[in-house]
Amino acid sequence: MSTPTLRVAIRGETILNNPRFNKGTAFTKAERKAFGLIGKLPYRVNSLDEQCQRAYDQLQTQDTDIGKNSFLQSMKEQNWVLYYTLLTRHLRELVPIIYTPTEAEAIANYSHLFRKSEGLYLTFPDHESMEEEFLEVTKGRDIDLFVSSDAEAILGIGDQGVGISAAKSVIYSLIGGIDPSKSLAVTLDVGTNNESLLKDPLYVGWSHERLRGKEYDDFVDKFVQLVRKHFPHSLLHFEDFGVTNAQRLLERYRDNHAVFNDDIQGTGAVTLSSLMAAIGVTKSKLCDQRIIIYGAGSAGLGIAKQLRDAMVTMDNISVQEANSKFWLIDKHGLIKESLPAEYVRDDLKAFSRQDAEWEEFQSDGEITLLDVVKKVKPTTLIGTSTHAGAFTKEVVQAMAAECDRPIIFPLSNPSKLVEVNPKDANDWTNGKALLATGSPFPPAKMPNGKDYIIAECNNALIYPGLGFGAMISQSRCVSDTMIIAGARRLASLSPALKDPDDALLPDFGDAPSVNFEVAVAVAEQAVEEGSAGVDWKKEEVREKAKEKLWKPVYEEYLYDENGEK
Ligand SMILES: NC(=O)c1ccc[n+]([C@@H]2O[C@H](COP(=O)([O-])OP(=O)(O)OC[C@H]3O[C@@H](n4cnc5c(N)ncnc54)[C@H](O)[C@@H]3O)[C@@H](O)[C@H]2O)c1
Ligand SMILES: O=C(O)C[C@H](O)C(=O)O
Ligand SMILES: [Mn+2]
Repeated sequence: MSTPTLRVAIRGETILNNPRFNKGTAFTKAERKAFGLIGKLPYRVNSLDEQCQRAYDQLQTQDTDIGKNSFLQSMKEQNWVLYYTLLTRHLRELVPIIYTPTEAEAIANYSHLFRKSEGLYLTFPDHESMEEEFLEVTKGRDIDLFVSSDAEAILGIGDQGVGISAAKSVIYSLIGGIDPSKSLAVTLDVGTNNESLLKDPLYVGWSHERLRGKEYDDFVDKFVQLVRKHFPHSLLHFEDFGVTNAQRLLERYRDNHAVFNDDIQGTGAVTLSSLMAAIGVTKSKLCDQRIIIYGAGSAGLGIAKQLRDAMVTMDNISVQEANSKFWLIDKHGLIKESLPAEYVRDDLKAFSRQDAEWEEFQSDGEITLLDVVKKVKPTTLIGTSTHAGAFTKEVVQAMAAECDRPIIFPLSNPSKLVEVNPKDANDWTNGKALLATGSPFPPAKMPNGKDYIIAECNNALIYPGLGFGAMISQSRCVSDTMIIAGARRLASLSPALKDPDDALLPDFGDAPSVNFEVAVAVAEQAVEEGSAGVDWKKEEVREKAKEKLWKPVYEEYLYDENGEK
């Protein structure tokens, strides 16, 4: 295949300092001449393979994961093709370094590890000039994807002021095939309530208590309206917003723009896929499940709604009946009618249990996870609480006593916050539990000595595909039916369908091809239901999607002052 060519308008130091165009020692002799680089590079021209080898060797000299994370961050600032090629070639090894769980440590230390800014920072004290800042950074760019966060609920580590959107953007390109020059990470800095950040003289964000109420809403709205005005066909991704804002913002904008909340919808979708795979093993229906969700925040409620909606569409039961299959537990115990109003957000009410069912507990205060497990005899237990170790041996064994193959998904991230280590859940149930976790864990040993691979039920196994599918079909919205189509496609790729002792989800090493399948399903659904902005037939979607995939390759550059910059 011949090398694709690109006309580029920047030269000399400027091209060497631009990670989108920089090739370092891989600039050819002809390019060095045309772009004024002969004296700016050592003599030898390297291939991408040689550069990858050198970079990988350098990476191995770092002893800690956080050291490797910082090294890779610097590489991203230097050369995107090399960075994404290295990550692609060592995907299973390096995703946990640039993403969950190591990213949690990098974000918690953001101000101390900080070297170079990336993306767009919109900060409240500068809100009056927001449009200027926005246009300055997006000028001349064709942006398909905005990945935004106000960093109030980063993974399970809480309020971090500034953070996650860059890591989530990288995953879109690495796994979803989205051209990194067409996406933008946006930090919405509305202050922080994290005391240690507020006291830290090196904190790089706005050292101020977090905005709430109208000021917050107006600030976010100003940003969303800029996206809508200047990039009406883009996808707007929300990540790690606090529980009081996440659902509200999604509802507010989803009818008018393609917006997507990863913690609510991405997590709901990947959990639906995992559960579909698990019930394939237990040979039961979704609506036969009794599901406890421990931690009723953005992810917990997103999962409840996604599973509920899937029961309604796939098993043909009423919404009310589907709601009755869930027991949600939050900080103050089981969500039930008589719980004080301040503990039950409006959006949880549909899942609130009737007091009459729990009369025997009325006088004893809050109803604990163990109480609910003993009484309800759940088939499925999902953790999105950030409460490490909450699924104790007693809880897991009480569940296993009443259920042949307990489905247990401790999804809290990063690894140290997992509700139960999957190895323990496996041991305590004699290998009967069907397991999936949010962060990567090593395989557990089955009683027969075989490895049981722990599926990684992380939204990164689906959100890049959901996003890519919505983007290439230029969807006006990300509908529930598009998300269900993606989740069903992912479930259909479960290794457990062929071998019930195998993992519930495909291996993360296959995440790019898996997400491609998800994208095709999502775009096909968009075409079918008429929300696509492209004029494609359903049969054409796969080919078109393939053409749009971005891959890290060096193009041959021709100097042209009217070219790209
Ligand atoms: N695996 C994934 O793909 C995935 C996706 C999203 C979130 N998560 C993880 O789920 C966790 C929650 O994320 P979120 O975005 O929903 O946060 P959130 O703050 O919206 O929700 C957390 C909820 O847990 C509740 N909670 C806290 N302590 C509890 C306790 N001891 N018992 C019961 N409930 C308790 C909180 O009151 C809150 O409602 C995080 O650890 C996050 O990393 C995982
Ligand atoms: O970031 C992740 O690893 C998944 C998820 O979005 C989370 O908030 O935990
Ligand atoms: Mn998240």
